Amino acid sequence: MKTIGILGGTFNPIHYGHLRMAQELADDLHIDAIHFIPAANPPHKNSVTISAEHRAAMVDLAISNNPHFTLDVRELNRTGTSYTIDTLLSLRAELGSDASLTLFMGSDAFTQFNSWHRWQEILQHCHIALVQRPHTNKNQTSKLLPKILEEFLHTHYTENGEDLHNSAAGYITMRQVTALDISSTAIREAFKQQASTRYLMPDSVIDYIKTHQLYK
Ligand SMILES: Nc1ncnc2c1ncn2[C@@H]1O[C@H](COP(=O)(O)OP(=O)(O)OP(=O)(O)O)[C@@H](O)[C@H]1O
Ligand SMILES: O=C(O)c1ccc[n+]([C@@H]2O[C@H](COP(=O)([O-])O)[C@@H](O)[C@H]2O)c1
Repeated sequence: MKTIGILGGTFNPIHYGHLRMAQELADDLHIDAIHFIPAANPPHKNSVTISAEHRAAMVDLAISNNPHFTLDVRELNRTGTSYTIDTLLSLRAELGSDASLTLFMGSDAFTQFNSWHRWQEILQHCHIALVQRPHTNKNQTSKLLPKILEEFLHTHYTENGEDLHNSAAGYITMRQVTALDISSTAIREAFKQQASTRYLMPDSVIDYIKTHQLYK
């Protein structure tokens, strides 16, 4: 079965937390192709001042040396809010119903999952692989979840990565990846303070930000 990983994000900007998480999940779950999908109009972030084109260009630079990583601009080609359900439906229309799709997500994003547009339909089209962001563990994540999500997680949970390989959609798993305490917020702040961001993100992305005078 064809296996595809999806990492959606605002990528404002992309950093090694994103890249390392995608690499480790791909290795762990034996996924060959990872689509990095920048959100043109992220549903839960309404003050993104950097254009989607700049954010996508930075993703492109960051992943250019990895043949398993692809920049997928389908959300830039749509108008309106970039809902994940629409992205999944569009991927399914291309890939058919028997490819295995896995949405990669930080545990922080999952705590609000029940507020996502048509969230209860999402697992019909993909699996979800959750990773802990630093300073949280599985028990803490579960405690942070509203009851409805706790039940949802429990109903669909599997520890076995093979389950995701052998079916097209429907499972949630939680995986360990190297905890890198890097966030786009901290990086934007560092640029504002003219502090170094070296080794938090690829040099090519730092150069792009400087050339285009982003995050001043
Ligand atoms: N350091 C990290 N380790 C693991 N997952 C991460 C990390 N940073 C971001 N993610 C996950 O990547 C996805 C996209 O994240 P996003 O582009 O919003 O980055 P961010 O660093 O969380 O941004 P911001 O600080 O602006 O909120 C989300 O699912 C998020 O949880
Ligand atoms: O579809 C939704 O309602 C929805 C709500 C919040 C976040 N998302 C998606 O989750 C991904 C990570 O979002 P963010 O805001 O943490 O960068 C990104 O692809 C968003 O489009 C999607």
